[in-house]
Amino acid sequence: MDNPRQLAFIALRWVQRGAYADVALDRVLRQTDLSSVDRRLATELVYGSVRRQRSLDALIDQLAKKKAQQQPPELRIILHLGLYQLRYLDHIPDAAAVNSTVELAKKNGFSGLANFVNGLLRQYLRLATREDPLKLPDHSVERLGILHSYPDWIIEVWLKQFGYKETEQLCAWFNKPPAIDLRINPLRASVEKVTTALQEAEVGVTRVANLPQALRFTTSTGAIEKLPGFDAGWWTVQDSSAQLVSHILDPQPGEVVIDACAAPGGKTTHIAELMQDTGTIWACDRTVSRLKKLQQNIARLQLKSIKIRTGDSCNLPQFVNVADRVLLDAPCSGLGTLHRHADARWRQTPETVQELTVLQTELLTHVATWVKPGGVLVYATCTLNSEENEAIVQAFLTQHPCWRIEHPAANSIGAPYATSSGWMQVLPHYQSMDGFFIVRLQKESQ
Ligand SMILES: C[S@@+](CC[C@H](N)C(=O)[O-])C[C@H]1O[C@@H](n2cnc3c(N)ncnc32)[C@H](O)[C@@H]1O
Repeated sequence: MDNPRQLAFIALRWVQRGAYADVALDRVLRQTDLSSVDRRLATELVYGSVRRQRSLDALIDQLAKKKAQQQPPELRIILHLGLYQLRYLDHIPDAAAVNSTVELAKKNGFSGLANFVNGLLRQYLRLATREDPLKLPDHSVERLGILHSYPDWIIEVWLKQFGYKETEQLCAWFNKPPAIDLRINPLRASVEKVTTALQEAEVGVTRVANLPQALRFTTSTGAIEKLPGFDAGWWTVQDSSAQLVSHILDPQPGEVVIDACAAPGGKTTHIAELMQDTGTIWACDRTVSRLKKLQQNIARLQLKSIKIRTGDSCNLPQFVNVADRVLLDAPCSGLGTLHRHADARWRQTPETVQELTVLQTELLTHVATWVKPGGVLVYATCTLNSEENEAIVQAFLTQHPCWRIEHPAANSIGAPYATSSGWMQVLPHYQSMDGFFIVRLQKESQ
């Protein structure tokens, strides 16, 4: 394990065998003492090659006699790594990208194909002096899918909802590195105190418009857990749009609130902070490993009002008519957070979405029974897919006439994201936050 490209190659081999990209990368980085610059390069190469897989394969299809799918799988990874550097990394000189890729081929059993690798990469460079070597079809779905590296079905979902121009903007936005936001815990610190402590550690932050507890990093951070205030529970890493959700729920001190899909607790702990750690918050989830993370977060933030319930939120009848407010932050396809998970676009399929819509409907139908008359339910997802958002809510309202959508009030925190139907949608290419769908529903008082 001697250089970042070799490490990236090993991690990508794990990914090819089914590992999650972040898990594979973590596994190889843990066994090395690379400099931070080389770690960053290995990370960029792994996430970039995974994310840009479709564009890179299209280039191989066009430049080689054999299609990408027919290349030996490990050679395909090596070609991805070389082409990725040439096409997407400005800070690597072309000669270094070509030579290091040829070396990688020799080192990993492809000495006999070193000339092929060299020739393909040099052909790419030759063509690039005249035009983009990536040739695109006319059909808009495939065109966007190949150019920006997404599966056709995601492009189709977005074209239907947003049209061509905005779909292209979304595609480009999710190929950029994600911002990292903090949520300040007002029970332990203030925004000013955290800002000062971070600045003293030479880490830059800026306020996020309209979100009272949010800060966004403006410089690199190093290991987040080592930053001032982490151990003391002054703040939590949470994207701004996820912070929006608990504000829209608007929990009040002393209430009973149930978070139906709570783990790892980003929103549960926010709810507890907004309630000044009074009342009761039931944090339900069926995934034990994720609930362990919730427990760690509760301990670090020193919160006392959260009670954990492990189980299936489609079937917890003990909560019927118990809650002033319920949050359903539903499991979803995550099409609003594709920039955070390099492989997510390849893991979700129309079939997984179909399964999710069944689960989302079951969850919404059951957790709605937990709300007292006159109470509030917030349904949220971090996806940009109307089948998992608007369609779920519309079907629920049709079948449950005692529920209605509460439109966000003018000047309220949700107002900038409101649509004419009353639900809120955070669009990353406009608002520079993760994509989210949020709707606040109210149950009739009896
Ligand atoms: C979007 S994540 C929740 C994120 C969390 N609200 C936060 O802010 O940190 C969805 C969660 O739903 C949980 N889940 C999925 N199906 C469930 C079910 N039937 N009952 C309870 N939890 C479920 C998953 O384990 C996952 O933790």
